[in-house]
Amino acid sequence: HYLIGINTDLTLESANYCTNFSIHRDLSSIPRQCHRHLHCGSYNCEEQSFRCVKIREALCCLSGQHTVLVVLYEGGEAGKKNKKILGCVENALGLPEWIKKNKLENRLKLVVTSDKQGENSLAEKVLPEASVVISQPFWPCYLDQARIDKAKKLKLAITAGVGSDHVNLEAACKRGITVAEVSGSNVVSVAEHVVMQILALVRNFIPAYKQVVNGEWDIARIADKAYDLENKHVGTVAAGRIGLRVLQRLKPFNVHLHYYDKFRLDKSIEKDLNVTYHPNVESLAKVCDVVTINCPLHPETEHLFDKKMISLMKKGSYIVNTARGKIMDRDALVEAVKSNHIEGYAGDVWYPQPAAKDHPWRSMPRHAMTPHYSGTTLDAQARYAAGVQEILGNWLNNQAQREEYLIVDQGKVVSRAYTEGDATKGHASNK
Ligand SMILES: NC(=O)c1ccc[n+]([C@@H]2O[C@H](COP(=O)([O-])OP(=O)(O)OC[C@H]3O[C@@H](n4cnc5c(N)ncnc54)[C@H](O)[C@@H]3O)[C@@H](O)[C@H]2O)c1
Repeated sequence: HYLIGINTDLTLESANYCTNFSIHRDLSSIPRQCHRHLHCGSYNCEEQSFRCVKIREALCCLSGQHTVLVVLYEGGEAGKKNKKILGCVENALGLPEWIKKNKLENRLKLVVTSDKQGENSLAEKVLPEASVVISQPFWPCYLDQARIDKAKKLKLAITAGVGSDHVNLEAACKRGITVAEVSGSNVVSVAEHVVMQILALVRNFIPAYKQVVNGEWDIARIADKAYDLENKHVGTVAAGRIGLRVLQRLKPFNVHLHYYDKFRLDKSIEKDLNVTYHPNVESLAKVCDVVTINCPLHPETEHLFDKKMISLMKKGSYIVNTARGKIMDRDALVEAVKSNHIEGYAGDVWYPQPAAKDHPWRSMPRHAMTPHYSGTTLDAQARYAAGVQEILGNWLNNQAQREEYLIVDQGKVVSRAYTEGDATKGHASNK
């Protein structure tokens, strides 16, 4: 990029805002592309009247100002009132304040929006000029092949949270786009939600609560399906940051713990938790009263819980899935719940998101679903907003990212939790 000006003092002063610098004494020597840009946007060459602010704006464009597309959910009244809801459009992950504090106004142009659906959305319109896209699993901007093809300048996709399946990782590898997330930022938040939802299902909490609200008092109808968790067999598919925390939190409930993961836990951890390792998901599914799913969504796990896998589960068992909606076969689950093979289902993840108003999980029997919020408690938001700022700052200053934050780097999937591939297909449909 070149800074082009005539008044030397001002040009030199403005050089602070630029990476490369060259002085031209007449218009004809200015490269055509830059000439057009400056002429339309910033100064009147013939009068040599420079307006500093305007010029700075134009220079920013020429000197490598990056457009950062930030796709977040609407905060509404709550977002306006509560500045700690950092993950909403109104508070924009604290990025405007961070930019101001670090004097980055001339280097970063933020476009913050919740408008992400379809070709006419603001997100899609801004994509061609975006160097960075920041999105979040709660309101994901799906970066599929077509969008990545459009985003010619895209260098970095940041997940404000954990879980980068909304990016086509295969396409990101091919295009050399770095994919980073704030690993660990909300893992306690999710683990707590999992324990809450396991208890809600096993103890039949939701129908009991509904009775109170409806002015009813029918103990037998609730007790009919209420159990203690103690002595039940509870297994997690994956024992990464979240899965392990779930196991740790469940230990004091005196349950029989099980897990399957591609990578086995240390023997000392297994011993401490008294947890049984299974060599595959099938083996775990057959023996557990409760299965909780805590693996990422990638080609290996997409629709992992299909009709066949669900049929292997014990009759009357429960599933809690806070990992990703697409790990389940949507309709196979509904069928299994309706036929009473699965006693209850809970979680907070859907596909695509936001979930359609008529998504069948909303109305299926015996569920305890929530919208996707387990990983976006106020505590978690503070952590992932700080993480996003750190990743963006490192990228801007050409500094290395924390290793654990990187999912795709230099054309490769570098996180062992993912495989190269695409899990974004069908996001525009209702499945
Ligand atoms: N609901 C939410 O708000 C929320 C928040 C955070 C994370 N999540 C989801 O939870 C997932 C896990 O998060 P984490 O922090 O524990 O990640 P992590 O990287 O610490 O752990 C993931 C684990 O999954 C295992 N795994 C990967 N593929 C597997 C497979 N095919 N079979 C079995 N195990 C496999 C990995 O070996 C790893 O141990 C995220 O990827 C995300 O999808 C949801």
